[in-house]
Amino acid sequence: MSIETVHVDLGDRSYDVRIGTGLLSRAGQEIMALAGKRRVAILTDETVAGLHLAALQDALASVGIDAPALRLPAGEATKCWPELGRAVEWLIEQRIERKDLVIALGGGVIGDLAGFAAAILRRGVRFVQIPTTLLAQVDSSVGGKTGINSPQGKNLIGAFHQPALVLADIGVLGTLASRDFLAGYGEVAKYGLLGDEQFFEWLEDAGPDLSGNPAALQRAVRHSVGMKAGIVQRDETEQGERALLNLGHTFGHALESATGYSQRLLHGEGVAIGCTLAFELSARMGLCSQEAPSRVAAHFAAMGMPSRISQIPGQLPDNDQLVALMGQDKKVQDGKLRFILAHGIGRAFVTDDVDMTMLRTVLSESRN
Ligand SMILES: NC(=O)c1ccc[n+]([C@@H]2O[C@H](COP(=O)([O-])OP(=O)(O)OC[C@H]3O[C@@H](n4cnc5c(N)ncnc54)[C@H](O)[C@@H]3O)[C@@H](O)[C@H]2O)c1
Ligand SMILES: O=C(O)C(=O)C[C@@H](O)[C@H](O)[C@H](O)COP(=O)(O)O
Ligand SMILES: [Zn+2]
Repeated sequence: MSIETVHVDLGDRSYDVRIGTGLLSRAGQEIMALAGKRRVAILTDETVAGLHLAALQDALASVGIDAPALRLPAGEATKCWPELGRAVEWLIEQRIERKDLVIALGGGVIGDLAGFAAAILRRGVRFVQIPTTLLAQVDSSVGGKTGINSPQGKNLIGAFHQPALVLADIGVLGTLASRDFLAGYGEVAKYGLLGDEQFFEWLEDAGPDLSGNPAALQRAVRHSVGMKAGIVQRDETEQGERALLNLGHTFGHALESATGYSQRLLHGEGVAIGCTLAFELSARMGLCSQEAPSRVAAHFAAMGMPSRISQIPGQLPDNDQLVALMGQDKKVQDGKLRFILAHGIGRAFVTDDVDMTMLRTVLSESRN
């Protein structure tokens, strides 16, 4: 498969998302074309470092760039103040200047943290995303949402800071654990559910074999990035349409907070459960047919993914506490929850007109 490019057109914050196999070993040329021979520092996690850091450093060395790396612990708990502080102070020690480059080599955790570090370092330095998970390739590396979690809620501390370039090497997904691949698939399915029924239909067919089919995988990444780029171009800072990308997240983020940002529930798993709940709520409110949530749940089951709260291991807070956690969602306006609901598959919309009794019923049903 050839390398494809999706251009994200945001005026002076525009950038290319390059998608294909072999991009990691081409990173030197890609970065020289972007910035010339600049100082470069890499933020990554310990797992990704063991698998892919040497290839990136070799590629940079081949064009004469020596790039030191800081390895952070792998996992969601890394999106926190102490690790952010460590990363920023290390970048200062490396004397990274505004026109230099910070590279995020890793999944969404590293991308979000490194992007935020780049946003606040010297009030903003350039950064390049080299996403190594399916989730990061289809979603987190594009669009400029960066940040860390707080105990009160997901991504509550952050900034919009667009990358200068995204290099999505499909080949690196081959080393992903199956659970991490599937978590990323939660965000892939989200695109179909929020705005493209045909894409969802294609996923119903192609999804179960996606990890073993590089051509289909590249198509899924390319299509997802194309949809996200379109939405971000029209609404960079989430004043309206961009909230559609939050389908499933009001539920998912509350469940991630409730499980302590741990391995009990990965972000993409929370999105899959949350998308199913959003369709269940839509059906219960008479906004779509009952066939829609059944189809969503059936697809996640066919993928071997969770779609119900009861599939999360361990104890969870009660419904009131979950609804209270939802109250920290960034979409809340004047203290009122806003949800992404749907008139059908591919037909999502934003609303604050939600029946709270039905919301609790849907939560209770999903627990059983
Ligand atoms: N900024 C955004 O727009 C946006 C969008 C979606 C999700 N997110 C955020 O992304 C995060 C989740 O990202 P994630 O699912 O990539 O998690 P992650 O970064 O924790 O990566 C998942 C696991 O895969 C490992 N890994 C990464 N690449 C690998 C590879 N190629 N081979 C083997 N192992 C590899 C990591 O070490 C980690 O253990 C959440 O914090 C979520 O909030 C942000
Ligand atoms: O890019 C966006 O916009 C998204 O909402 C993408 C989501 O998949 C992602 O998880 C995002 O970080 C959630 O945004 P938040 O504003 O609710 O933190
Ligand atoms: Zn997400």
